[in-house]
Amino acid sequence: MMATPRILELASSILSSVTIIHDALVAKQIPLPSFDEDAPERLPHELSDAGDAVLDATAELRDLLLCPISLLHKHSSHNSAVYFQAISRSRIPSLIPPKGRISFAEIANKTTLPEQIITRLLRYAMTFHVFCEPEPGMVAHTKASKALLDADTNDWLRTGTEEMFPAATRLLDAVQKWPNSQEPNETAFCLANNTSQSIYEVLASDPGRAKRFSATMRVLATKPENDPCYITDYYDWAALGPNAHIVDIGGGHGHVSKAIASKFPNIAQVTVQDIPGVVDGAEAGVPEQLKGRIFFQAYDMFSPQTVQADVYIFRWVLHNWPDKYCIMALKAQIPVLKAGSIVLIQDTLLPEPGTGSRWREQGMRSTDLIMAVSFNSRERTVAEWKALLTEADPRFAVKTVTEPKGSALGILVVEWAG
Ligand SMILES: C[S@@+](CC[C@H](N)C(=O)[O-])C[C@H]1O[C@@H](n2cnc3c(N)ncnc32)[C@H](O)[C@@H]1O
Repeated sequence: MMATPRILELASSILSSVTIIHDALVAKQIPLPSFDEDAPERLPHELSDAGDAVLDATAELRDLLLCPISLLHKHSSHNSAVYFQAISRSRIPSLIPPKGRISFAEIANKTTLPEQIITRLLRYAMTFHVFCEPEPGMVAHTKASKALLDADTNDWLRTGTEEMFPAATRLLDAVQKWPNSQEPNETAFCLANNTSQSIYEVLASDPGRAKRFSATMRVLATKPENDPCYITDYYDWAALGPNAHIVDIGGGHGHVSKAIASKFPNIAQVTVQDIPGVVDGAEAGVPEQLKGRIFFQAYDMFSPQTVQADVYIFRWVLHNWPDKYCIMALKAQIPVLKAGSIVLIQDTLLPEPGTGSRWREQGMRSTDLIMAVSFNSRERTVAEWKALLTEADPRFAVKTVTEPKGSALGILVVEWAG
């Protein structure tokens, strides 16, 4: 029997998955996907498999139908960064009232950019469903442009276009100048900024850029796939027993620690450790009901740990660091570890190529390159995490690896076998 041609296989997969999505949304009386500015932003969690199947199959079908030059052009265009830069730098979304419309000429007036270039940039954006032109010469929101009304989301886009885009253009120069460097001050970002300081130092010395970067982190942290529910629900905190003590290294303002402490009364104490500028004054943000259980401490994770605890969390911290520094941070914990102490790493687990949803893998590989450009760091596969831990010390024994469905981050539970 002749195999079904790939394009028909893809079309059939699209139809069956779209039917699943349609029927479930209709049954739950949830509006069907649309670009309308008030349309729901995402599919319900339980439809994520069907959503992934459609996104992967439609992308493959589109790429199959493009000629090679068109395919290369589509995926290599720098123009997207330019129009997003214009949109976010001039805060164009905030000029358009929700449910309203405004002319290209008025936008030009308010941004002081020429009308002809505004019109060309926005009409290009509209081909990606960012803004729409409901009548000739008038601009209105779609759900994507409306998301940029949120100041943090606009700052996230600005960080991408003003910081990451120029830095990315220097990646090849950086790896040629400093082959295989493991130093955060020998990066493409450093070349783009003509500095020998790391991204951390550069941002710390410029309040405007630092504020934008913090907003970016807030946008990423509040995405559902980064919700703290995955760390509360996929590790057995209750099994630690009464009077448990956990340390959250690089825990920022403690949003993850707060989620764990709220849910598990057996956790008597959480120490959130981070660099001084982050933890200073953070205790003021501890809710009344958690006071006396959550404490903040200035701690540089490359220096010896001094706090005795049952679990040491590194959540979304180590992927910012090259192997050499991750090994230093892990070794720094050893002085306080006892047999059975747990180091819990919640971080990206890069899939082996082609083993999962392609659009999700593409997102992770894109972040992996951002890590290279900004920090000389990387996203890691499970095998790479294991190798890193063994290199730090063979007594770091990986007990379990969990990849909760819907979570962007996996969980490695590492037991100290010392
Ligand atoms: C991507 S954020 C993750 C924050 C938090 N763990 C979370 O899951 O949202 C990385 C954190 O590592 C902290 N950090 C960076 N260098 C550090 C160091 N040398 N010692 C301790 N924390 C550090 C940063 O200040 C920041 O809060």
